[in-house]
Amino acid sequence: MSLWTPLHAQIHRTIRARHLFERHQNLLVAVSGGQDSLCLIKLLLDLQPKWGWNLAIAHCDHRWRSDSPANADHVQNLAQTWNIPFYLETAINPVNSEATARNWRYQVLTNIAQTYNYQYIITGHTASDRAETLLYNLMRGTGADGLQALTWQRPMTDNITLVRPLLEVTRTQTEQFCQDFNLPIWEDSTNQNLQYARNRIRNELLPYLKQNFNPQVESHLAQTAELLQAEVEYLEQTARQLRLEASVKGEKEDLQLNRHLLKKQPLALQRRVMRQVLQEILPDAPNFEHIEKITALITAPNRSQTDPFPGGAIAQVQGEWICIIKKQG
Ligand SMILES: Nc1ncnc2c1ncn2[C@@H]1O[C@H](COP(=O)(O)OP(=O)(O)OP(=O)(O)O)[C@@H](O)[C@H]1O
Repeated sequence: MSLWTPLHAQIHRTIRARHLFERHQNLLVAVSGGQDSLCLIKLLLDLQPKWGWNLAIAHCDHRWRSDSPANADHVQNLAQTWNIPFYLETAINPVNSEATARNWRYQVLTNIAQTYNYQYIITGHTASDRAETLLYNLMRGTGADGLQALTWQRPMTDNITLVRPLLEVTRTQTEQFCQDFNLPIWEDSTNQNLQYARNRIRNELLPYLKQNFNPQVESHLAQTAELLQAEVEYLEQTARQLRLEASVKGEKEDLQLNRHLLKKQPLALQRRVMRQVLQEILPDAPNFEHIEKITALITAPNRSQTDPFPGGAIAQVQGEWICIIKKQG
């Protein structure tokens, strides 16, 4: 196997073209031991001489499988073989749900990066993960924002960024790569557990779609997520600008929005402005009905008002203005 494969070249180009990271930076690579993160660390190790990065591996032991200590040892041995620093965090109490595991993991990775001065946390999410997340969110019911499905970069703190360089690589490719380089994959038994919706999408729905509709379905779904991401970013940015122009602070710190200005804007932007406003005043994320109720006030007769939102605030039309009146006391 030649040391430099088309996948090496692709990732090298992706990192450069998307400015994922620059030369000589400190990268903390999150390695579970599965095929995606093994492929990721091997690629970064091979690219390292060209970029001069300082690489390290972090592993999180959730203690939710009996073989998790052996899994952690396995990853530690790999780090030793490659002669790079290894950081392990073991959960004090076994983590028992997917969502808790994820939150705990990101917290742990951020803490390690902060303590040991890594600017980047890198994960092995692939185009296949992106396709699964897109389908999952689509079925749960979500606006375009949920359909962006995994972004290339996400700030974790002011100076730590999460980066996912494999978003254009499919799981079939990472598997092939691990085989080509004889990388010892640690099989995660919970990946076969069909109780988890994500695993059913991966093991049942996507193979069905591939076989019966389009063999390229994964890449196509991932590309859709990519297009949506850029569009959502643009719309959010434009809505932020419009919100600034349309809003003034009223009496007692209440917010007022100019209906005249908002009326001239497309519905997509009106909704986004309203969602941003509600995100600031509601205790939880606003839902579709909340956003529709307040958006309707842009064209409603004078003195119209909404019933109280969660947390007690109401919105009311006062001539040219929509006034958001927070609950008193
Ligand atoms: N136990 C672990 N230790 C370190 N890194 C991990 C661990 N599990 C997962 N990761 C990192 O997260 C990436 C995605 O893993 P996986 O798809 O299993 O997680 P997920 O729960 O779907 O994550 P997300 O919610 O971020 O999509 C892996 O490629 C790896 O980089």
